[in-house]
Amino acid sequence: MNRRAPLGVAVVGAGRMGADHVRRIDRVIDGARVAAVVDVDAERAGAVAAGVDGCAVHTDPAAAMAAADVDAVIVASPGPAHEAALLTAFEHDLPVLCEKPLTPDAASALRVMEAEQALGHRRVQVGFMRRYDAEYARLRALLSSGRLGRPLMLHNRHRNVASPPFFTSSMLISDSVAHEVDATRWLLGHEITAVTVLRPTPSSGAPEGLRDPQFVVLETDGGALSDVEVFVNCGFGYQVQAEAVCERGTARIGDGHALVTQTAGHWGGAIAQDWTERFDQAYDAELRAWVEATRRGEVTGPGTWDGYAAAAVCEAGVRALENGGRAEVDLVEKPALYR
Ligand SMILES: NC(=O)c1ccc[n+]([C@@H]2O[C@H](COP(=O)([O-])OP(=O)(O)OC[C@H]3O[C@@H](n4cnc5c(N)ncnc54)[C@H](O)[C@@H]3O)[C@@H](O)[C@H]2O)c1
Ligand SMILES: O[C@H]1[C@H](O)[C@@H](O)[C@H](O)[C@@H](O)[C@H]1O
Repeated sequence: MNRRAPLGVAVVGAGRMGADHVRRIDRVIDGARVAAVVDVDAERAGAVAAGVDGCAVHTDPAAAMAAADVDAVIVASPGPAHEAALLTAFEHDLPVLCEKPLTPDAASALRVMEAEQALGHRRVQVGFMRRYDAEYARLRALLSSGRLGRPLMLHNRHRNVASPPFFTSSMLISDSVAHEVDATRWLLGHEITAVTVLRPTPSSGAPEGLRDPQFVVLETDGGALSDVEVFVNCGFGYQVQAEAVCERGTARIGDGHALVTQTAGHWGGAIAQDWTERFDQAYDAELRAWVEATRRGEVTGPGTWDGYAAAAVCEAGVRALENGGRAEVDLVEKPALYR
């Protein structure tokens, strides 16, 4: 890679997230260009690449990654396709920003982690973008400062307007609560040791057979508890909130009080409708940090260990969901590459 030239990025998966990342690299972020768009659906890849100067279109990730002008990869295909894309990127020793989840289960995440260790250096940043959100960053700084004393509990709410048609009951955990799993680990600096899932009677607004909402309790090795209400068919908005309860006070983010209006008998503000709106600033910051680190030859941000730990916690969560109770998390020892 020529460190003076813009980073040539291949974007694998041209759906909602992939198309948004293409736009961001093309129009928002300095220091990178979209060298290729890849999608199994050639028409979709072509439509997303249209208007991006000098951008190749592929249906096979391996062909894109073999191209001379590709220096790095963004993986934005569905979770089950991530392992193959990551292993191909490793064959070319390419840095990767991989959307969450790293992979959908612990065994495949472990295989990815072993393959990265075989390379001998870190290559992967996982797309846990909440770490780049200004409100989450402020909460973490406050907790780390010790001003409020030791965190005892985190209360999280994760609401989506509606789930996509392919969403299953276990995806409320592996696809949605995966964010709170990472946020809990990052905010508290603890590993999660056990997961309990409680299942209220499903909302009549949820698709037939979907266990929505769910209430998840995460136990940590530091003794703090983190609970998550996940409700992916709430119908009214995209809400991500967190409140930390500490020994000497509490701190809360996600109330969306940026603009409050009062008019003709009404008081209130607008509620974001999806993640592209709520986390727009976070995605910009995430991509900018990844491009800058990659150009310096470094990997920063959440990595393969974090992706693996989240996958292992979510796998325990899915076991707890199926059995209607509590499951312990089984983590391998942290390899030296990630310490
Ligand atoms: N960080 C976030 O907040 C956030 C938000 C939404 C989605 N995501 C993640 O981003 C990823 C993509 O989600 P999405 O909502 O954009 O999905 P999507 O269904 O809109 O798009 C996925 C695209 O990948 C393509 N695809 C499928 N298999 C492929 C393969 N093997 N190689 C290349 N392309 C392939 C599909 O044709 C489709 O165009 C998922 O991992 C998801 O969890 C993250
Ligand atoms: O893939 C999406 C994405 O990760 C969103 O940030 C989350 O709110 C949704 O629940 C999930 O399905």
